[in-house]
Amino acid sequence: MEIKELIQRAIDALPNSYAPYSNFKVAAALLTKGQKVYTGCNIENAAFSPTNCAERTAFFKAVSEGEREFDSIVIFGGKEGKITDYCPPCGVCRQVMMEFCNPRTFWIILAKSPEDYKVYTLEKLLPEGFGPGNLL
Ligand SMILES: O=c1ccn([C@H]2C[C@H](O)[C@@H](CO)O2)c(=O)[nH]1
Ligand SMILES: [Zn+2]
Repeated sequence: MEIKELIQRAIDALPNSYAPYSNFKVAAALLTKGQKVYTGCNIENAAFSPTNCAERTAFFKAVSEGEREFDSIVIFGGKEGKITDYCPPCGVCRQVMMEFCNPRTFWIILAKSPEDYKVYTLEKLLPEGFGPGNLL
């Protein structure tokens, strides 16, 4: 699948964002190595701390469906759903990615539009990360 197409899947998921407290709407589109796409949005909560980010929603949907091998994730969002900048993943989401992805080959794509995006490896955004291999 082309990056443009994966970005469009994230853009299409943005209206599902439930963000009545921050008004910061985020969507993600996670591509498996088998080329399946799982989308996610942020889901906020009146108690604040139960809030789930878009990236983790996408990962938890995929993992709960049995997926374990991931290629890349697109992240797309902004205040009131307007895109003024790239939206980087929070530290908690980077750690969740570290659980399931090879930091050298998993791509994190920060998108402003299907034509305007930046690509990072997980290793670049989470250097010296702690993962399942450290417990061996
Ligand atoms: O990469 C990010 C950054 C923030 N958020 C959400 C969490 C919260 O609902 C809102 C403001 O932090 O944006 C995400 O879903 N993903
Ligand atoms: Zn997060």
